[in-house]
Amino acid sequence: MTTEDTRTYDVVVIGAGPVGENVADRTVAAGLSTVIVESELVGGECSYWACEPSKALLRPALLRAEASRVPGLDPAVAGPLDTAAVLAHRDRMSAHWSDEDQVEWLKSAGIELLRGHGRLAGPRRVSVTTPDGSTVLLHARHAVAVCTGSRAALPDDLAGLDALRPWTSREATAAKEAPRRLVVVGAGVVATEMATAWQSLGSEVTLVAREDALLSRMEPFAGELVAEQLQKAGVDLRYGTTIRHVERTDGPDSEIRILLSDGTELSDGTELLTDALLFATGRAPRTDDIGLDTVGLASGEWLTTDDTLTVTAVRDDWLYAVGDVNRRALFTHQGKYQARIAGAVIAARAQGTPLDTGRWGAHVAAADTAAVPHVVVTDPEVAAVGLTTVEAERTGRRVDVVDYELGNLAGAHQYVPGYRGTARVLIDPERRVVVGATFVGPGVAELLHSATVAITTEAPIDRLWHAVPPFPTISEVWLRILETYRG
Ligand SMILES: Cc1cc2nc3c(=O)[nH]c(=O)nc-3n(C[C@H](O)[C@H](O)[C@H](O)COP(=O)(O)OP(=O)(O)OC[C@H]3O[C@@H](n4cnc5c(N)ncnc54)[C@H](O)[C@@H]3O)c2cc1C
Ligand SMILES: NC(=O)c1ccc[n+]([C@@H]2O[C@H](COP(=O)([O-])OP(=O)(O)OC[C@H]3O[C@@H](n4cnc5c(N)ncnc54)[C@H](O)[C@@H]3O)[C@@H](O)[C@H]2O)c1
Repeated sequence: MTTEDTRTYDVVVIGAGPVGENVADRTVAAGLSTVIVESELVGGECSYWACEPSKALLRPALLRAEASRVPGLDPAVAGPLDTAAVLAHRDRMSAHWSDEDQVEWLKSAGIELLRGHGRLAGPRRVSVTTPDGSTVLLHARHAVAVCTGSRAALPDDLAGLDALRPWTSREATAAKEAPRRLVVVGAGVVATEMATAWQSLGSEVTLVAREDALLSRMEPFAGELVAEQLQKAGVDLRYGTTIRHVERTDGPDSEIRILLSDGTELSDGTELLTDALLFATGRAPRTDDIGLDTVGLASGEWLTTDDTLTVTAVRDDWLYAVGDVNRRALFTHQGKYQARIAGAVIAARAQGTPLDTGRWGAHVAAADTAAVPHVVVTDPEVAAVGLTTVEAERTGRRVDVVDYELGNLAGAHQYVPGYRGTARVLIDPERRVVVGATFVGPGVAELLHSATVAITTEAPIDRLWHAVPPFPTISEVWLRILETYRG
């Protein structure tokens, strides 16, 4: 039975991933009635098929790799991981794919939840198809925030992929057992993290990269160190290669047959056989069926916003796009930061107060362009924020580059003997402030926030000289970098 029901709120949020939840939390805190629409699980990709399960799979892998280098501890971790126990831990960390707790949190925060698929239906209107097939029409007095996230993007030039049912990041994070053989396509974050996880869980992993390096958007030494460790762990790395053809063989022992191409016309290609095939080939926006045409936008596109997270192509400042869907920085923490800013913008406009859009103002997501921290959870970890040398060259920015080998630090020796890792800090020579930092090495993830604080506060190098890192920790890298720079 179809019924039509119209409800009015101050704010309508489409998508209850980490970002939508935070937009709603901020607008409710500002006294605006808010409804959030969710078609799958409250908590979004991050809680069930991305950050949480992937890090639960990776923690034992990294800890074992580190422990195997610590004298006295190494014999205790000599054997393989208990795969079943790791997968059970992953299940718990993904809340067994139940959103009960997050629904409770929404209630406690005063956010109304409407389950169903939301679509824009003209300015300030959202039509929701609920699970029982009925339609609810939502009217927003002040704002609609699109927080529908992203999904895995598969290559569009490979025939027969649908029938093959390849893994995407969803299957790679939620699989119930380790395949005997796994081929991973891609050389970015998902590819390197999932190759690390599944190799340590017992799969024989082959990684197929069309580039000549891993993690090629980061400083080159990041991909080099990660590649070295992946190879030591037994991963077969194939560079400069793409898939030319893929098919599932017949019979009870059906497997996936892949023909690789090394890019040269004359090559016959190389054949690979595998049990599972993961495409870790980037993301696409979830905007193909959200009614964008009803507000004059093209379906299936990323939504472009200004720094206030307002969609630029729509008039009257009522439509916002926050999180993955705006392509500004596809990370949970950065999307949640945008959500806090968008919430403040929506509240200010609703109250008729002026926006503070100056540099680092309260109503601009300034960090999206100056300081996006990110950590790749591989062995070794890669942690980066701000500019890289590649970006500085591309954008013509003059920077001083200071490198330091982390293995020279007493703190690194204490961490694991034979520690290998590199730090690179980029300094603006005129303003004498840090504008970028990359750390690669075991345990560097927790070091990253110091660099983020240095960049966003624009702390002068001469003041950082007075920020004394404790001995013997890896954070003494800051002292060494400053000593090197000051000569
Ligand atoms: C394998 C993997 C690992 C990752 N690990 C990390 C990590 O360690 N750290 C990190 O910071 N980031 C990580 N990310 C990125 C992170 O998952 C995303 O940046 C984050 O989930 C984006 O949040 P979001 O709320 O914008 O979108 P999503 O999390 O995608 O949430 C969007 C929500 O909207 C809902 N929705 C979509 N369309 C509609 C509709 N029409 N109507 C109603 N509801 C709808 C969806 O069901 C979903 O619940 C990882 C990503 C992947 C793929
Ligand atoms: N630890 C974290 O914070 C974390 C972890 C995983 C994912 N993420 C987020 O998810 C995003 C997506 O990750 P990703 O690894 O899927 O994307 P990515 O953009 O990092 O890497 C995509 C890779 O796929 C390759 N590729 C693309 N199309 C291809 C094709 N047709 N054939 C062969 N190779 C192809 C690219 O060359 C690249 O190597 C990341 O950018 C990041 O924002 C974050």
